[in-house]
Amino acid sequence: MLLTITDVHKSYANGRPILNGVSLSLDHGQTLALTGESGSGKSTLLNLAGALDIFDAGEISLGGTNLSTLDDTGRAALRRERVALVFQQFNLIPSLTVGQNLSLHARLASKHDPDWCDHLADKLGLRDLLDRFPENLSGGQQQRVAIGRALAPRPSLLLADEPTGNLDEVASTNVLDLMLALVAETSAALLLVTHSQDIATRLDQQVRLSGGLIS
Ligand SMILES: Nc1ncnc2c1ncn2[C@@H]1O[C@H](COP(=O)(O)OP(=O)(O)OP(=O)(O)O)[C@@H](O)[C@H]1O
Repeated sequence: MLLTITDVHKSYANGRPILNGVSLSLDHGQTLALTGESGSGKSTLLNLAGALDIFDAGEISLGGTNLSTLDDTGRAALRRERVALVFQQFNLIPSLTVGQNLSLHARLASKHDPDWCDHLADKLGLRDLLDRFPENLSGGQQQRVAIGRALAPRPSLLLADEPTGNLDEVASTNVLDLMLALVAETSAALLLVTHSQDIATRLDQQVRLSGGLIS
């Protein structure tokens, strides 16, 4: 199993419990949709799975590493090695071209592979956009760059938080199709937060967060 979350609890300072004993697991090549009402803790769980935050109790194992054993530096290294993120806001670097954005995370992780980046650019339909800047792209184009940037270092876990939340229906379908195809090609695991039941049903498994628990 790539990711195992077991009986995880999480509260923020002085707050009510957000996660109250959450368990789930995800293997290489599997895709899982996480749904739930606003404020139910979806992004919180995504952040814990990606070693972006710490939890109060329970256990999370990613690629055989028990996250509780890591300090800040260890978590940062694990994220660099294994995890990639795609957000609703595309979060491209405005001063870098599409090509530079595409290879940025792979370069930062010392994993830049020009052939793989070329392949991603082709698959994502970015070949003719490589010299443009993000402000000159549509939302769908920007999200395709963000997906390429995320997958360029060949992460084992892709975390996507409402990746199509800012896109119209056509762009949304296109971005989801491309993301699922590339995830399948790379055997990455995908944990995707969505409010859309239509999107959720495209993934292998669907779970819902409610009252701090998975159902
Ligand atoms: N850093 C934080 N400090 C304190 N409270 C937080 C923090 N982050 C999130 N929360 C609270 O935790 C709860 C769960 O937030 P979270 O963002 O995980 O929910 P969500 O299901 O992703 O919501 P949405 O669908 O609206 O994005 C909310 O009540 C939120 O206000």
